[in-house]
Amino acid sequence: MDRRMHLVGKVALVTGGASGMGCGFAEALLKAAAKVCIADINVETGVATESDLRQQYGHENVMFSKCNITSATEFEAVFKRTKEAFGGIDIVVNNAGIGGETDENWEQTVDVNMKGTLRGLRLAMYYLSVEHGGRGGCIVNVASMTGLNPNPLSPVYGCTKAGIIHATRCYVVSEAAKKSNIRLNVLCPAFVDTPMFRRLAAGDATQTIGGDQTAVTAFIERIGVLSTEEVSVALIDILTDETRNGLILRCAKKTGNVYSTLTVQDV
Ligand SMILES: NC(=O)c1ccc[n+]([C@@H]2O[C@H](COP(=O)([O-])OP(=O)(O)OC[C@H]3O[C@@H](n4cnc5c(N)ncnc54)[C@H](O)[C@@H]3O)[C@@H](O)[C@H]2O)c1
Ligand SMILES: CC/C=C\C[C@H](O)/C=C/C=C\C=C\C=C\[C@@H](O)[C@@H](O)C/C=C\CCC(=O)O
Repeated sequence: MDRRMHLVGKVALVTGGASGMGCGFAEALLKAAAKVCIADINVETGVATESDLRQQYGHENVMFSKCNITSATEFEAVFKRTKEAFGGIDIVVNNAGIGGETDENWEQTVDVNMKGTLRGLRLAMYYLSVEHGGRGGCIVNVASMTGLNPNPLSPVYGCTKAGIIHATRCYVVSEAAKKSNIRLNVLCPAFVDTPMFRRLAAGDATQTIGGDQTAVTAFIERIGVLSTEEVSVALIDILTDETRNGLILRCAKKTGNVYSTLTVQDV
């Protein structure tokens, strides 16, 4: 039996889609002939990305919607707008996230990465569920390798990413997911060459505890840096292979892509 989910005509909502990995995901989905709503807090970059992608993949296949994922009103409005514009939603990529470990910004890291992603997960479960007019589909939450491995330089960030992994784990075994045939998986990349990564590599001390740039540089050299295209290939594999459900996909330059299960044992 063919277990490939054809992306042609499928509708995807990608948060943080204006730049970095989210923009790469949007482009990979459009190349596979899906329709994409990019939702992002950054209007200037969002509008520019929308215009660029429309030129390449057709005006009718791409839309940008301004959205701060920490706002319940704005986030729900994006789901409504995407459904109205494209006739439904099949794929949600909860990708928007930030780094920040200082006294001034650590709580914002929790608000965006943890509360924002949970909000996106709850909305995705609602809009994909058959009982609320959805048609099932696939949710991919973007966590990080630091959500799995201890990382002394960014404990707040790592903790939010561990939270995203666990939230996904809980929804995977939910009746709601089973009833509506909703697949959920988590992507855990190591370093990826994006604006966020470049700020870190250039010495942005607000993203680490103590701002120890020598340690950051050593980590980067040890782990290597993926391109956004490489991570997008991993996303498309999760989306198109319908056997992929309840999985963590770890992606790193030196070790490649490795799948493991989200749930360890039935009790
Ligand atoms: N770059 C890496 O090395 C790396 C590695 C592992 C995981 N990640 C994760 O991947 C995701 C994407 O990161 P990136 O490196 O592409 O970052 P990025 O900063 O390059 O892009 C993130 C996008 O999210 C948007 N955004 C930020 N806060 C938002 C909010 N409150 N609401 C809506 N949009 C918001 C930004 O405007 C930006 O367009 C993040 O969740 C990040 O934690 C990144
Ligand atoms: C590009 C990420 C920007 C900021 C993330 C965070 O605030 C800062 C992290 C600083 C150093 C991380 C070192 C991690 C080393 C290892 O634990 C490794 O397993 C993690 C791999 C990638 C981390 C990148 C990420 O998750 O965003």
